[in-house]
Amino acid sequence: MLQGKAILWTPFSLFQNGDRWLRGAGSRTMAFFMILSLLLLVLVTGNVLLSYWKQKKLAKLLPPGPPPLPLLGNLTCFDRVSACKHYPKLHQKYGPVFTVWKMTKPIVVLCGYETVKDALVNHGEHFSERPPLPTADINGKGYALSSDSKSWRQIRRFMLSSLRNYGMGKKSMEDLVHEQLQKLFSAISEKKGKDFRPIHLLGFAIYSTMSSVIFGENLDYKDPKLYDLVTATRKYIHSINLPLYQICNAFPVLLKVPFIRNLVINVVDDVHLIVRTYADAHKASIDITSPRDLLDTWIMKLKEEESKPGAPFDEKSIAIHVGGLLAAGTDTTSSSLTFCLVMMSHVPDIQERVQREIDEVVGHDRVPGMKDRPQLPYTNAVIHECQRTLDLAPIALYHAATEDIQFRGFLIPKGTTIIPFLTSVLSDPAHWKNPEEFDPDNFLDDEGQFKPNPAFLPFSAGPRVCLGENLARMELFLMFSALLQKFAFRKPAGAKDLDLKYMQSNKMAFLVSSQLCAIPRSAPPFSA
Ligand code: HEM
Repeated sequence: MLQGKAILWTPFSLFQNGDRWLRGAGSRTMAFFMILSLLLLVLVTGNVLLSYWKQKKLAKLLPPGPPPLPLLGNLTCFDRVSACKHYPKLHQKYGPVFTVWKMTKPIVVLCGYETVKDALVNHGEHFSERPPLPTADINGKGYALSSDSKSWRQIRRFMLSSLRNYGMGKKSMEDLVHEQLQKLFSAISEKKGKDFRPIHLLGFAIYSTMSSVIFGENLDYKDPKLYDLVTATRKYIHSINLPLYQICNAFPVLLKVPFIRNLVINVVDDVHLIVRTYADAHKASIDITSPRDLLDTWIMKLKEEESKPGAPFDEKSIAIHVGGLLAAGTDTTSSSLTFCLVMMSHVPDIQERVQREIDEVVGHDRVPGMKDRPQLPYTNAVIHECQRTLDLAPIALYHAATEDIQFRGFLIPKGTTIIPFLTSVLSDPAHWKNPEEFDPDNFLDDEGQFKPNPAFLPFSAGPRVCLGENLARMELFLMFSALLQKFAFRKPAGAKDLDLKYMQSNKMAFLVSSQLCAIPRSAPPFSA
C-alpha cells in the first residue's frame, strides 16, 4: 500500500502496469522527457549546491570582502566602471587586500602602492598567470600572451626583442614617429582653427605607426586599409565588454552551441584576417637576410621553430599575438595622447609653460627628439601627470595565482583571479601630494628637475608589466612635445570646465566626445 502511494507521485510511477496513462507510445515519450527533466533538475541543483558549498568553504580562507549573494556573487564589483565606483569604499572597509565574487568565482583585489608592488614585483612569479578566457580560448590558443607561463614567457621575450630591434638598423622607431608627425601636422592644419575631435586624428597617427612597425606599411589617413584596420581592431577591443562575451565567459558551455560560437568567432575574425592577409603577402616577398618589420621576424621565427615540438610559434599564433599587439598598442596610446592635449586646453597656463620650455630648448627649426627629454623636465612632468590623472587602465588586466600562495596573511589558492587596482596606486595619498588634482609638481623636485615617482604605475609592474611601455612613452613624448611646439590647443568656445571626477568615471565617452581647436604657432611668442 505504501509503495502504491509512492507510485502515485513519482515519475517512475508512470511505468507501472495498470496505469492507463502509461499505455501507448505518446505516454512513453512523455515519461522519458519527464525523467530527463528530473535528472537535469537534480544535476543542476546538485551543481548549484556544490558550487555554493565550495564558495562558502573558500570564502573562509580568502581575504575578507562584501558578502556575496549565493551563486550570483557581488553583482557589480568586477567590471571596470563598477570597480572604480566600489573599490575605494571596499578598500577603506576591508583593507588593501579584499575579495569580491564573480558568481561563484573569487577575485582578490589589491590596493595601494605597497600591496600592488609586493604582489606584482616581490611575488611577481606567483601572480603572473592570466585567468582563462573561454571566448578567446575558443580557437585553441587564448588571447595575446595569455598562454601558459612557459610559452607566454617565450612569446613575450621574442616580441620585446623584435620591438627593440625595430627597423633592424634601417629606420629607428623615432624616425618613424617623426614621419607620422608630418602627416598629423597637415591633417590638423587642414582643420583651419575649427573645432575637431582629436581622438580620430590621433588614432590614425598611432594606428599608422603600429602598421609601420608590424606590417611595414605607413598608411595614409585616407587609405581605406587604415580605416579597415581601425574598425577591425576596435571591434576586437570592444568585444570583451559585449554582453554576449560576458555571458559566454560566465557559462562557457554556451560556446558549444554552433550559432553562438560563430558569433563569438566572427568578432575577432576581422582582425585575424587582416594579419593573415599581410602574413601571406610577407611570406611571398620575405628576404631573410633583411627583415622589414615585426611580421617578417615572426615568419622567420616560425620557420626556425616549426620542427620543435610544442613550440608556441605556429600559423595560428601569428594572428592571435600580432592581432593582440595591435589591440593593446593602439587605442591605449591614442587615448592617452588625446587626454594630454584636451587637458592642456583646460589649463592654458601649464600649456604655455610647456611651450616656453620647448621653445627655449628645441626652438622651432626642428621637432623635439628623445635626446631632448632630459632638458625638458616640465614637459616630461606634464605628460606623466596627464597619464596619472587619466588612469587609463584602472584594473590593469586580470592576473591569476600560479600556485597556492600565502600573501599578507591570507591563503590565495592557485588559479584565483587577481586585480591590481591601479587607480589606488596612482592616487595613493602616501605617495602623491595632491592625488585628486592635476599637478605636474607631483613629478618635479625643488629645483624644477624631473623626479620619478615609484607609484607611477599606469603600465602596471612586474613580469606582466605592459610590453609596449617604452614604445608608448616614446610616442607620447615625441608627439605631445611636437604638437605643442606647432600648435596652441584651445577648448571650444563655451565648453564647460573639466570635471576630473566625471572624466574618470566616464573616460571613454569623455575622450570620444572631447573637441579641440588648434591654432598654429608659427614663431615662438615667448622670448627665450
Ligand atoms: C599609454 C599606453 C599604454 C598603457 C597605459 C598600457 C597599459 C597596460 C597595462 C596596465 C597592461 C596590463 C599589465 C598587467 O597585466 O599587469 C598592459 C599590458 C600589455 N600591453 Fe600595454 N599599455 C599601453 C600601450 C601599449 C603598447 C604601445 C603596446 C604594444 C606595442 C602594448 C602592449 C601590451 C601587451 C602585449 C600587454 C600584455 C603583456 C603581458 O601579458 O605580458 N601596450 N598595458
